[in-house]
Amino acid sequence: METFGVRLHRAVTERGPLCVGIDPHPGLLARWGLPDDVDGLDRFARTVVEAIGDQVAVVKPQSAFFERFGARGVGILESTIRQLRESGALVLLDVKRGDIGSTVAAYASAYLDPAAPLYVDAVTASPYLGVGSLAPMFELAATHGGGVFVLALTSNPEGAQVQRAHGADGRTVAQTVIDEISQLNAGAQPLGSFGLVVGATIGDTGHDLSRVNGPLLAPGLGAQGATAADLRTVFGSSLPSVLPSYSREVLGAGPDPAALRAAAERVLADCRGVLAD
Ligand SMILES: O=C(O)c1cc(=O)[nH]c(=O)n1[C@@H]1O[C@H](COP(=O)(O)O)[C@@H](O)[C@H]1O
Repeated sequence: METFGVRLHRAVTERGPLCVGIDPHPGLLARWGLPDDVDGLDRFARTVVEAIGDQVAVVKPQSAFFERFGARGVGILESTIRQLRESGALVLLDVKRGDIGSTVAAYASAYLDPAAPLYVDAVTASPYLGVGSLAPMFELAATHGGGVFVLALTSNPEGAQVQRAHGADGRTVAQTVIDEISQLNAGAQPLGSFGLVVGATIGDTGHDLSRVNGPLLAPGLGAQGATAADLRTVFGSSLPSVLPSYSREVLGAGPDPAALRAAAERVLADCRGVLAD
């Protein structure tokens, strides 16, 4: 069985380092001329998959925008995931789960068990009930070749209050998260399966990402104000592990599939220029 790290490394080599989010905001549905209902959601998601599913390495549906419509919305999330897998993109489901360990085990089986209806290649997870509470996710991911992207330094300004607080040993909370995930990835070749989320908006915070040996998902580009050039400041020598992530910046080009593809190509070119430095 191939690990997520191996599969991600291959996808990025073949398609380039880019993650595009599917975030069907009500405002985007309106701009695309779609109703703010389940049919609009379905058409939006299908259009994105058909436009870029065979082009980008990773696609990240944001679960919240599907859950908004209840069971039928989650049904569309299921079919979106299936279509994405058929198109060859890796699916990173953005659900930011985190809880006590016994409940995390249930979340793990919801997303990382190949028999589950919402089975995906990787999920986002919140470590702020303690990184150790996510162990059942790490274990199931390792068993089935899945991945987990753990929030470290998020792109929103409110995150700093918690994430950059200092613990008794002098490290920030975020640095302890980074160090624990680094341990999980130790020795993995060519890349570990456990990623971190580090916002492109945060500037130079002095955190040490040099031992992560896993993917660094960088949201906050485009709509939240960060530019590809900011990746250099945030990631420094860790740039080769960065997976830039855009949602509204690309989605705003729709609904024309050719325009969506062109937008994805444009942001990938912007990022390649920086990541190749
Ligand atoms: O885990 C994430 O993807 C994430 C982490 C973070 O720190 N900041 C962040 O914006 N995100 C998600 O990334 C997407 C950003 O969307 P845009 O701002 O439209 O590119 C949203 O789905 C957010 O929930």
